[in-house]
Amino acid sequence: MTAKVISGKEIAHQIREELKAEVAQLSKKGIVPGLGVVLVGEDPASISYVTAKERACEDIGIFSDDNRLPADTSEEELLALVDKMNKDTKINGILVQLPLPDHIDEARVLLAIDPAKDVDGFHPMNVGKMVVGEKAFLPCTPHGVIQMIKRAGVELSGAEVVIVGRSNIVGKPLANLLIQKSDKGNATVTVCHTRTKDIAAHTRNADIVIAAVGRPNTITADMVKEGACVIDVGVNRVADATKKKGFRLVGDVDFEAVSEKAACITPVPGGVGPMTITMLLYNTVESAKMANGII
Ligand SMILES: Nc1nc2c(c(=O)[nH]1)N[C@@H](CN(C=O)c1ccc(C(=O)N[C@@H](CCC(=O)O)C(=O)O)cc1)CN2
Repeated sequence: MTAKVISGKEIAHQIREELKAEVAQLSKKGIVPGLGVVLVGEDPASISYVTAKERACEDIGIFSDDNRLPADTSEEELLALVDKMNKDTKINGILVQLPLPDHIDEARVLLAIDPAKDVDGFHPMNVGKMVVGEKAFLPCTPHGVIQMIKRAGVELSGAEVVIVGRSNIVGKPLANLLIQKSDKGNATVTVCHTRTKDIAAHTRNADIVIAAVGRPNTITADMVKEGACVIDVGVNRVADATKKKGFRLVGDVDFEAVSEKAACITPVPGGVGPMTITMLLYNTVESAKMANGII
């Protein structure tokens, strides 16, 4: 079997076109969705993600307020900026790019964001609402993964899903969404992590395997059932002297070998990454509609 490649780039493009049309309609009512963007420090990957998010905003007509702060910015300075954005009516969503430098308490900063502007879906209020199945901003990567699975026509209801990785921004929220009694869930979910005794024993039984570990080749062909759907959330930089930048991007899955066995698979780059950015745009547009009493 050679897997069908699920292109996050294409699905993201479709959703962005839908959002662009929606933003054009909003602008006729004088509404321009605004995203406040905060990047602390100069981590090259974070710079590239934030730049991509701002370009995507511009492309569909969302106004973005760019704040690039030095790595030695204090927690108090960052909290003051968040507070200013909370009060700014032009800003519907606040994005604080993670990770933050070690001297800043990430949890304290996320807690300071107005839950009504928490378009990353990381505020404990939104996390709690998501867990109990109430309407909330959904975290962008998990939401993007679910959109990809659904738009690729893969059945979630009743599926055995194995997530490898238990991070707060991917593994845990994804598991919660997938078990919800809703069209985004109804799956049977197992979460594997570093202390799981035999990860392969779980993944081999899975209809859908989701890898979110941050280590290349974590999922090999022998770990995947024939005909499974494999979603790769990892984005890893691997040294490659033949590339201009000196590295290439790979996921957590051995793409070539797993493609021979799976029914469908997501690539890296061009898979989950573009969906993460797209769902941030989606949440920002939703927030602008809510702020203006449209939904
Ligand atoms: N505040 C947040 N911080 C972080 C989040 C998040 O959702 N909110 N997620 C990750 C990183 N991330 C988003 O910020 C992210 C990761 C990857 C991509 C992406 O488009 N990847 C491309 C390749 C990009 C490249 O060339 O480097 C791809 O996979 O095709 C976008 C966003 C941590 N922090």
